[in-house]
Amino acid sequence: MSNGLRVESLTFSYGSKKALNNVSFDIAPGRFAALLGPNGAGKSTLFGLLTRLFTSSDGKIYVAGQELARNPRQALGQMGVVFQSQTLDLDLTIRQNLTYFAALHGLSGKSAAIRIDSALERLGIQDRAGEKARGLNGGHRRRTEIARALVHNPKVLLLDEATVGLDAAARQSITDHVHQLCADDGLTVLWATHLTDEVYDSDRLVVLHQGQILADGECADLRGDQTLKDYFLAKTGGAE
Ligand SMILES: Nc1ncnc2c1ncn2[C@@H]1O[C@H](COP(=O)(O)OP(=O)(O)OP(=O)(O)O)[C@@H](O)[C@H]1O
Repeated sequence: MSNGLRVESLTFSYGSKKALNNVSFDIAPGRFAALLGPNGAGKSTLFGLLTRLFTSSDGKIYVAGQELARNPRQALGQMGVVFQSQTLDLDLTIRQNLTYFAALHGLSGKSAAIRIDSALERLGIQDRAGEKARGLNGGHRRRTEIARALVHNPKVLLLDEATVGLDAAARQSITDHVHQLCADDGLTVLWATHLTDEVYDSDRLVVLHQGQILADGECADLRGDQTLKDYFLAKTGGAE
């Protein structure tokens, strides 16, 4: 059993609308996988199932070797999540936001402080720890959310359109940073996006369209001589 992130034959419908149709992939530990899909592809639905916001009896999910439906606590304990919408308390400092989250994971005192310092350092924001989130720009708020998602030392990190609303420089910086976390710390990453410039040639690329996986492999191999944008547009029939 893979210790990364494995999805087996996952199907989910909203009433009669099938949002995911027999989706399977297996991301090896320490790999950065980009889940690339146009609007409506099913990315948020997949994230909802991965985080147990809702469930499906049709298919299986394994997080770091733990089956989500059977062992939800263990599986979710190995997972860090950065949601599309901002979820910081703006009236708390960066450190307070992380301390609160650490407590939710049963971490407090010195061990929490050590984990928090390490997460802040990994995201390069340790010198801002005492500042209120409200005063931070969008890029630093996102870094704070990523640091928070790492406080409990998860093996798998999920990010749903993590760069939404950021300017080009912050977008590039966050994308680079998460790739680096993967390379340095052996974190398994699932990065959902509809933006092809956030996917590197060495990434695992999973293309999702209308609830189905259209392609799965190393980005460089899949795109061949085409730009990724042209490849993606051709695969999805022009939907971006
Ligand atoms: N609550 C719902 N009820 C009915 N259909 C839904 C619901 N939520 C999503 N859908 C449909 O399911 C499909 C997948 O939607 P989903 O939000 O997962 O896609 P997405 O790739 O995350 O797109 P976006 O980036 O626009 O959020 C779409 O056709 C969408 O219209």
